[in-house]
Amino acid sequence: MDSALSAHRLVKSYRGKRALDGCEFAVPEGAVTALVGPNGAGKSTLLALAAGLLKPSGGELRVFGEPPTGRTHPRVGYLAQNRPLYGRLTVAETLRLGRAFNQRWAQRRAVQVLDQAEVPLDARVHTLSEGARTQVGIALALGREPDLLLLDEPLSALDPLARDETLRLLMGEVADRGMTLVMSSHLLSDLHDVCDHLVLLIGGAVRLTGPIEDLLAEHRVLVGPASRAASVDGVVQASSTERQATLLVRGESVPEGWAGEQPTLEALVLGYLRAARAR
Ligand SMILES: Nc1ncnc2c1ncn2[C@@H]1O[C@H](COP(=O)(O)OP(=O)(O)OP(=O)(O)O)[C@@H](O)[C@H]1O
Repeated sequence: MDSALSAHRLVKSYRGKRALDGCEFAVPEGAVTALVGPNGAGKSTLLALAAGLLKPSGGELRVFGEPPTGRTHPRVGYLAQNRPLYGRLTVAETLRLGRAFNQRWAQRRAVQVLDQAEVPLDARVHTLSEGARTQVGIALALGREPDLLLLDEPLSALDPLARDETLRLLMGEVADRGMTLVMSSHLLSDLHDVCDHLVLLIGGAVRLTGPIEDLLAEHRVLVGPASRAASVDGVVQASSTERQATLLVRGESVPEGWAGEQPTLEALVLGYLRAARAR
């Protein structure tokens, strides 16, 4: 399958300090990718590079096989974390701007998003809640009918119902149009149900990536005697009480005397995050 987004030895530095340091990954077309990692890991930087708003300092990033040109690719939609919108415009005027600036524009789709979220078209943007501003940003991004949609923490300001509805709407775009979706988020439990791909960034490097099903199948959470924890191979992260150890291991085998099961996405990511913090 072709990649919608791929990176090879990708580096981005700000004033000599590396925010991304040799990233390698590929997101297949039509995938729904969770971009996760701790604060400052480089998620926003990666999305801004993919959107063409920043230039790599080294290595390569490709969007549908081509390096970004410094402008947002016509097939790409992007919603930045700070939701840049003109506060004094109404929502309807904001959509008009969207239509004016984009050759491809699906007004009905954009309005549908806002109707569903009950965002009034005549409201001025600065009067909206953060959640409603996010919905306006998503409507603007989907109005472009992007083949690749990059969303930087789209769920963070939304209440649980709005989160659920937004995810359903995005999944609809993926199912109906084959759109590729890459979204950064800290909300691992929300991502589990909708994402099929993972890019885990830690300290500017990709620590784990691939289809989520494969990654889960390649790991085990083992529970067993703390006294024998040192003899287990492939340990990613360990925690233990005096008698019992809980290990996240890379590998499918379960040693004798241990109970083992596949991790959840949350347990997998938390294990890698804890391991990185302990280093
Ligand atoms: N414009 C900038 N100038 C200088 N340093 C920057 C700039 N933008 C980001 N950084 C630094 O680059 C690193 C990565 O930041 P980035 O915002 O990409 O991380 P993030 O994973 O999106 O974090 P968060 O989860 O907190 O949003 C951080 O150390 C940050 O301080």
